[in-house]
Amino acid sequence: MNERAVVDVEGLRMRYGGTDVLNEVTFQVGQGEVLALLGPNGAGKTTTVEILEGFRLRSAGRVQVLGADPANAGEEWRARIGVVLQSWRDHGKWRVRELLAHQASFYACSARRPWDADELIEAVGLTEHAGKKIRALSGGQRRRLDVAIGIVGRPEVLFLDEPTTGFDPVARREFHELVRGLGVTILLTTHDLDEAERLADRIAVLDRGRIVADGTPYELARQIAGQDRVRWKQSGRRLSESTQDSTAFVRELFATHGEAVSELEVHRASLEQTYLALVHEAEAAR
Ligand SMILES: Nc1ncnc2c1ncn2[C@@H]1O[C@H](COP(=O)(O)OP(=O)(O)OP(=O)(O)O)[C@@H](O)[C@H]1O
Repeated sequence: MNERAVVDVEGLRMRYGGTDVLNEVTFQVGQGEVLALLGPNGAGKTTTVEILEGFRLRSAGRVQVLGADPANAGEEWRARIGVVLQSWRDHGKWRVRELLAHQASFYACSARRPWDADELIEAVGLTEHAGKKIRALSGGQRRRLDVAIGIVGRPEVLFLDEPTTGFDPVARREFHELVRGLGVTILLTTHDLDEAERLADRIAVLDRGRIVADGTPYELARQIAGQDRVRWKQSGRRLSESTQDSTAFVRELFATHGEAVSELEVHRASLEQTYLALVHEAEAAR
């Protein structure tokens, strides 16, 4: 196991009945890192996150979060992790400020001072709804409240399971800014590849219970051969070339042709292209 990783997963298995839904899953999340876990529906993302949160018991493998096994970690550990659950529907009669102040009171004895309810309400953009009952909030407003509840205790590690589902584009952008400003270790699941690219330092792709890729968006793009396309103009002609290493290609191009080169463009595979190719490769390998 990696001593310095905040989340450390090795050989994780989850079996329901006779079916393995997680198979030898191994990955780490370092201090302050944001890891996005991507994968098709049913790949095992939520199962993985719930095991890390201590909400599900795994079948086999080793799991450590902040140095403890979530399967038997205590209240002190729980106070150091933040979980964004799918909507607090049971609390429909509570008002936004009331619920957040109540949640903050659980952390009163913790070493990390919880967020002040009003400051947090402002940070998640709910100031004008602070006095509203939760059942009167729209889907996107309720999701912001979910996020506020997840971070109220200033967690050291935050689990976000599809956090921006139902957000309008402005709310999504504000949420991304909020999350980037938190500076904590984050494990995020999402189907929004633009969100993954904006927020994540690293991306792990889960396909039918197995990790099929793990790296920065750039590293993942590199795994898909010949994806960079370089276009340029030279002595009045438009030229284009596919290359595995566009940096080396461009260096060579300028060394050879110097000022004859103009209008240079380098197109790298988008995360969406890379993701689709990785999932396609994984399916074909079965
Ligand atoms: N309690 C359960 N009992 C049996 N099978 C389950 C249970 N929970 C999940 N599964 C199965 O485990 C697999 C992984 O589910 P999981 O919810 O982790 O996927 P996911 O990657 O989060 O999917 P999505 O993107 O659709 O949210 C699925 O095939 C699902 O049907």
